[in-house]
Amino acid sequence: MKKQTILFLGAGRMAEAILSGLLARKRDSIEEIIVTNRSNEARLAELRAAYGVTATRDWQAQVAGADAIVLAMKPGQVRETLVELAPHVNGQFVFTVAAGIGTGMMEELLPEGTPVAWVMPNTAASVGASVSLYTYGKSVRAEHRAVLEMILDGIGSYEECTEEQIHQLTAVTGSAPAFLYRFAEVLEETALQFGVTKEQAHRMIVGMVYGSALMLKQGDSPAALRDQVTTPGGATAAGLRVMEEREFPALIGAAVEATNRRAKEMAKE
Ligand SMILES: NC(=O)C1=CN([C@@H]2O[C@H](COP(=O)(O)OP(=O)(O)OC[C@H]3O[C@@H](n4cnc5c(N)ncnc54)[C@H](OP(=O)(O)O)[C@@H]3O)[C@@H](O)[C@H]2O)C=CC1
Ligand SMILES: O=C(O)[C@@H]1CCC=N1
Repeated sequence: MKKQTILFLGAGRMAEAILSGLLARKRDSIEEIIVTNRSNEARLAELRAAYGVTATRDWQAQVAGADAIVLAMKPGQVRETLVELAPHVNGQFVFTVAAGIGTGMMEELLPEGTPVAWVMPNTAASVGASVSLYTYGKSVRAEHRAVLEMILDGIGSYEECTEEQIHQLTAVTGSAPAFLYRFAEVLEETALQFGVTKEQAHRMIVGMVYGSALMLKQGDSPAALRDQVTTPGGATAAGLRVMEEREFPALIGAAVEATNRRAKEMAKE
């Protein structure tokens, strides 16, 4: 595969997570990374200084030389961007990470035969640990698959899904890190009530989450691992009972549903 020139339209948190992960792990496969946004000059300067990427406002001039174009703006801005992008596209591989978008809108608005994909990554891309879900449009060939797999490999692990699955799993892999961070935040606040310092509370919770993730990664099911912690008739069982009484599964289900509903809504704004 030739070294790739990748143009990011959108220079926010997700664009940074992806490009920083890529530069750390796939530098040999990258010719150039170009970033742009609509208004925030300071942000472009920050990315240029931090990663040595090309940052420009004149993105239209960069399309011809790009191999891949990543749409990394909010979902509601994707349609307008595709309309602006369409006259400049001539066979480049275009993909978006925007929630709720899918490949249909991209194929409708870009020239016939443009290879497109939809990716749902998460911010752990910046440490090479995103779980990225992806699906392809109709005109994607082996060479485009190889490029996307190189990029996704650079930012973590990846799973090919159907478009509908990505809509339904956006909460589970894209947004759930925020759910987990909220859980960690509440536990840290709880620890603080008992007189430890902020740093101690942080270390304890990070250690607990990290150790639990390592145990999960070894392959036992969450249920089996939970069972190991839960001494029959013991302390953990009392805590878990409260979680069940307060309908923890229903709570998570409702959060997932609200997230996915909002993702679909945003795409139409
Ligand atoms: N954050 C996350 O964990 C995840 C986010 N995503 C998706 O990634 C996308 C970006 O999210 P996130 O990075 O969090 O959002 P941010 O608000 O951090 O970034 C959005 C970026 O897009 C720029 N932008 C807006 N409109 C345009 C345009 N027309 N052309 C070029 N750039 C534009 C903004 O800059 P300016 O205002 O200066 O134009 C900004 O740099 C969203 O669609 C989201 O659904 C997907 C998975 C996870
Ligand atoms: O909050 C959002 O809209 C995006 C989608 C997935 C994660 N963040």
